[in-house]
Amino acid sequence: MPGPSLHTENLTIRFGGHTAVDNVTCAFRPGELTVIVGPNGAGKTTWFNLVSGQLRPSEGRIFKDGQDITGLAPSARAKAGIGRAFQLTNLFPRLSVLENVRLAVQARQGAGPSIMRRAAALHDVRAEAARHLESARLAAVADYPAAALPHGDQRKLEVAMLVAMQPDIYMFDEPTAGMSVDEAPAILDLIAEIKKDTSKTVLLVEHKMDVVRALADRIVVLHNGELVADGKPDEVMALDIVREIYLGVGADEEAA
Ligand SMILES: Nc1ncnc2c1ncn2[C@@H]1O[C@H](COP(=O)(O)OP(=O)(O)OP(=O)(O)O)[C@@H](O)[C@H]1O
Repeated sequence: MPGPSLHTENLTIRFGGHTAVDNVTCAFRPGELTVIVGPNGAGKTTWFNLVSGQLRPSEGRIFKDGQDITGLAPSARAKAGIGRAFQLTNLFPRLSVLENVRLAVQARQGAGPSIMRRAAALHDVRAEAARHLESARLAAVADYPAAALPHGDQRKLEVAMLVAMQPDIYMFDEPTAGMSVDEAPAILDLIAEIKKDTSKTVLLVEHKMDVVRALADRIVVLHNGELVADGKPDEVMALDIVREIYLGVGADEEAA
């Protein structure tokens, strides 16, 4: 089994007297899609913010491929291969859909002025961007401004841009939130496609049980900032604590 691509060690953050993430030690491997679940306010998004660098921990450390990245800024973590989808804040609304993905490809390549001057390289970048749009089923709207797309397509575009960055670790926080039932499957298909690449580690915060069941290799449960369960979906879902705190089903209730 490969070593962890990401792990957190005693990760803790306090806001005033409130401990939002409490001593979370957890490791994630390539080829594994982990869904992080827990009730509202459990600390899921805060844990994500600690990993992607939007927040600094009060205590504890974060490692990417064994390297301590706790002190790195979000941009340096992105360069180190941690890719997080940010609910549309990464889109350039006035640029075309293709241009958005092209910029993501160039950002990955660290494109400087020299590459901009080389027509052949530019052609390759465009061809790669077009391939990403094809996979995301956005080829038909390649020339539209990003702002003109319906919400579901904008979310797909964001995932296509993330894929273009080729991170080692993908982080999705409720990727289908605010989407219609018609729009959600396309995003889930894209995530399932990412998951097929066994060199990638995928982390997903999700409330919807159908999404959890469809995608999870493993489930981690946070409650009051603490990691209270971690294991295979069937095992974790069967735990009383998970049924009580997550599904709202008490053991007594079920027996009655
Ligand atoms: N910047 C902040 N300042 C103060 N408290 C915060 C801050 N960020 C988060 N919290 C608190 O930390 C706790 C965890 O919040 P978080 O958003 O991580 O939970 P969550 O599990 O993602 O919940 P949800 O499912 O509702 O998104 C909450 O009590 C929240 O109010």
